[in-house]
Amino acid sequence: MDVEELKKLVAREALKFIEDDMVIGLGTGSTTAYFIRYLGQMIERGQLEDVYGVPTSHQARLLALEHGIPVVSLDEVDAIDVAVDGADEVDPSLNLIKGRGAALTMEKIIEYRAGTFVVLVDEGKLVEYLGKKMPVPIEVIPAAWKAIKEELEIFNARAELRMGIRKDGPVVTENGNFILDAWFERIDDPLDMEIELNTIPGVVENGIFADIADIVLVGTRDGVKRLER
Ligand SMILES: O=C(CO)[C@H](O)[C@H](O)COP(=O)(O)O
Repeated sequence: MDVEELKKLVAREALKFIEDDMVIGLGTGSTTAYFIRYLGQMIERGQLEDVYGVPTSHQARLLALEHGIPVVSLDEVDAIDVAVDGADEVDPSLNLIKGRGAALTMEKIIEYRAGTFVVLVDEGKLVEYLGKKMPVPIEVIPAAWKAIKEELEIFNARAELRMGIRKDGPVVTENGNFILDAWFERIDDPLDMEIELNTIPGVVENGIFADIADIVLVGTRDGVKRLER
């Protein structure tokens, strides 16, 4: 089974968490894209009713509309029942690094508030400690990017301004900000680091999601493994 098949496997498994009358946080990325597609198919077949999606990005919103999922914004709902999203790294305590898609701020806003946050990954994303393979994306106010990049050296992190592909210059987030990708040696205390990074003036949000995931569905060659906090 290749990685795409593993993504489809966990995306199908995540449907088991969805029931009629639910408000669902719709994550960003290629794995969640499969989930959104399958969710739309269930609605089309009449297997789910009165389900609404709260998108975490333009990508999620466009996909939801394409697949017939009614979309609402966060300020139109009283609660989010379940949120489903991918991740870039997952440690043994189910702390995450997210934000390869530069949508980390809205993802965290929505997923923090979800009754149940379900994370979809393939087994290659399980790591012994955060920072092992991936940088921590940090959304910053554009005027502050260089000062913050220098301040990150205090945390022994080497940061790069994320540049656009098929766009000249830096990536600009949906909130009009820049992304610094910060490479750490290793992150031993994710919750502490998440809080610390957000105290730097000019940081809008960072991609460490400590103590937020409730369930991680891991796609493996032997099927879906379910991890719970
Ligand atoms: O955090 C994200 C976007 O901001 C994604 O959920 C994360 O990067 C995983 O993406 P994919 O499922 O494509 O591997």
